[in-house]
Amino acid sequence: MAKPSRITVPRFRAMKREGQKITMLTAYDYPTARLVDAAGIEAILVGDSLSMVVQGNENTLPVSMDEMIYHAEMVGRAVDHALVVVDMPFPSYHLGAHRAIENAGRILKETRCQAVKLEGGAEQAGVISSLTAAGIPVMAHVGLRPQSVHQLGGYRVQRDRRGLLADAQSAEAAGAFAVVLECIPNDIADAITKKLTIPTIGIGAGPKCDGQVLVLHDVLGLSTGYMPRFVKAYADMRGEVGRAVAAFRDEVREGQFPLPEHGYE
Ligand SMILES: Nc1nc(=O)c2c([nH]1)NC[C@@H]1CN(c3ccc(C(=O)N[C@@H](CCC(=O)O)C(=O)O)cc3)CN21
Ligand SMILES: CC(C)C(=O)C(=O)O
Ligand SMILES: [Mg+2]
Repeated sequence: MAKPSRITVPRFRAMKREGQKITMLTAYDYPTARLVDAAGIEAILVGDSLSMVVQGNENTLPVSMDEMIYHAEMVGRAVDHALVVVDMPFPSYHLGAHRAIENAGRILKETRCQAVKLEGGAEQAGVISSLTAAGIPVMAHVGLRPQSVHQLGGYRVQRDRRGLLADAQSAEAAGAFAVVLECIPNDIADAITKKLTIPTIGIGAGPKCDGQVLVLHDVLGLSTGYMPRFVKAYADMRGEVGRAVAAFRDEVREGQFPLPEHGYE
């Protein structure tokens, strides 16, 4: 059944007009999506970052359409209030509008999620308008586009002001309902945010964006390895998990767990 109390795409767009900041976090499974939704975050992204964060791949290229659907199903079951957006994986929208509609259509049919996100602006305008014409809400993603890591030569700040503005404006003109701005200088993100009527959701794009998105595992302090400058960890979950697991280990070894209250007569 549809979840009638969820934030809608028109409501999402209205938040910009009303000057309300939009918050978005990733979730890849049922328990984390429950937690994020209950905390009142407006939008949840089933990001293809799960390729790195959950699957342990070195970039976002390996994750498949079926794997994205599998995670989106879990998140779709969990969420009552947030708008749920699913990343289209590489190369599920690069083989023409027909294939893009087929794949985005699967996401909406099979997962209880409401919108898709794809990387690109001007060069994906045709696909964005085809999906929009099919009734599929599209969030665009410009700036650092991790699916193009080999072309960009790494995860680098993107500074082509004219190109970035053109990408964002093309996405809006093609019908995107929002756009992620990743890893671009604050002043460029500010200029784009002022020019567009659709919300900009920043990640490493400064405080002037209409909203902010981060990877949940980064926010929780669960991620391993190098953290980009734009990340802020609001908890130390790696430390917490380490302490809990070590406490279990020690108590079992020392005969302090289980106690009588944990067993049956
Ligand atoms: N856990 C996680 N968090 C993310 O934000 C994230 C992923 N994974 N996977 C997919 C992409 C990859 N992302 C990244 C990864 C690295 C940098 C990075 O190292 N940036 C440099 C910029 C250096 C420069 O050009 O000046 C930095 O030092 O912040 C940025 C974005 C963002 N996304
Ligand atoms: C970081 C966000 C914007 C993303 O695309 C992802 O999590 O895959
Ligand atoms: Mg992504």
